[in-house]
Amino acid sequence: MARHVLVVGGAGYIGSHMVALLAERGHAVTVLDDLSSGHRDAVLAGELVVGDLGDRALLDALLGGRRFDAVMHFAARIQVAESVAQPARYYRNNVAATLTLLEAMLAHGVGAFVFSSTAAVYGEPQRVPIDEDHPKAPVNPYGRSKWMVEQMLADLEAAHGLRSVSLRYFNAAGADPAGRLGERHDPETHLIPLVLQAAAGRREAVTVFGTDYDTHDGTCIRDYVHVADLCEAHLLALERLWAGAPGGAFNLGNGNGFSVREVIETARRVTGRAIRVREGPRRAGDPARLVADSRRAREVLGWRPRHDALETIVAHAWAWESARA
Ligand SMILES: NC(=O)c1ccc[n+]([C@@H]2O[C@H](COP(=O)([O-])OP(=O)(O)OC[C@H]3O[C@@H](n4cnc5c(N)ncnc54)[C@H](O)[C@@H]3O)[C@@H](O)[C@H]2O)c1
Ligand SMILES: O=c1ccn([C@@H]2O[C@H](COP(=O)(O)OP(=O)(O)O[C@H]3O[C@H](CO)[C@H](O)[C@H](O)[C@H]3O)[C@@H](O)[C@H]2O)c(=O)[nH]1
Repeated sequence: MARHVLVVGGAGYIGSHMVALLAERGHAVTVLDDLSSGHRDAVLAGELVVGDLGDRALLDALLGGRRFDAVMHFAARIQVAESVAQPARYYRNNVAATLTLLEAMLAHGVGAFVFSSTAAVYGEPQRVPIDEDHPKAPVNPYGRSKWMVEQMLADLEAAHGLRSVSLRYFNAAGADPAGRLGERHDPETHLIPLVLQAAAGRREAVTVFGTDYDTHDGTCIRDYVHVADLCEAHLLALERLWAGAPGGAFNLGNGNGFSVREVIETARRVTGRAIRVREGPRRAGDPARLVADSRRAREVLGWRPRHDALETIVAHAWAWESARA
């Protein structure tokens, strides 16, 4: 059945892929985005309302003016280092503004919420792969802001019946398999786009942050998950909420860890280009190894990632990156 979904942060990297998928599946979409890091031309479907999700009057006008069946919330500040330098910005945008959105949803009777959470809620892992019951001990304001929202959501569900799913992404990567959308952060901090920009000649080299980790090749290991697979998980989460089933938190990752050097090697193979590498010091706050145990998402949501090969993730990101040159 076609529904109407409000996608907050729908002009950003992951949100824009979600908007396209919702429209493809026949849902009506409205996007709320202040374009602080998103792009107007990334919104391929629905209406774009430009504004701040912390603006209660705007939310009242939006939610009072039409009926929404769910809200998907992608909007956030997302850089760990910036969150350490400017924590108030993270608590204001990621926590306080999100609370304003949730209060507006309660006031207007919108009862289903899908939240973009992160592996950063776990902090330095005590065991790998990481399951959802792993202790939550975020080590920076970015991770703390996301964990605070998850805790607020549990309280709002218990008190008011606002039902939600929190999806804890590991490393979102890749691009729309049809080539319409991709990752366009400015500044870019994520490994795969940086490596591909070096391959495209738009960057002189890529720096490996730390070569002395306790891993097989000394570099950090991450679980890269395709943005299209993340979006499919969001749809499954929505369907679960609409079916009246309980919400909860789910890890989203492939369960395969790749080192920074392996990512660079894969990019060399996929692009056929030389990629210059510099070896640099560790980046503060990077755990050696983050790999997801996503069995809960598979078993409860029925999630089946389709693009789990690193080659495919890098190839789709390269198709996007090289078309921008
Ligand atoms: N990219 C990753 O690897 C990753 C990993 C884990 C979790 N996440 C989470 O996924 C979500 C999306 O990440 P992304 O990489 O697409 O980020 P992004 O920066 O590309 O997108 C965020 C969007 O939100 C908008 N926005 C920010 N603050 C806003 C506000 N106050 N009001 C309205 N719009 C606002 C921005 O303009 C942007 O379009 C974030 O919540 C992020 O924390 C991302
Ligand atoms: O120029 C670079 C950029 C990154 N890296 C390394 O590559 C790996 C991946 O780094 P990213 O910055 O691409 O991603 P993170 O693992 O740091 O961060 C991701 O996971 C976090 C949760 O831990 C947050 O959710 C964040 O938003 C999300 O992008 C890390 O080991 C990092 O040290 C480099 O060596 N050189």
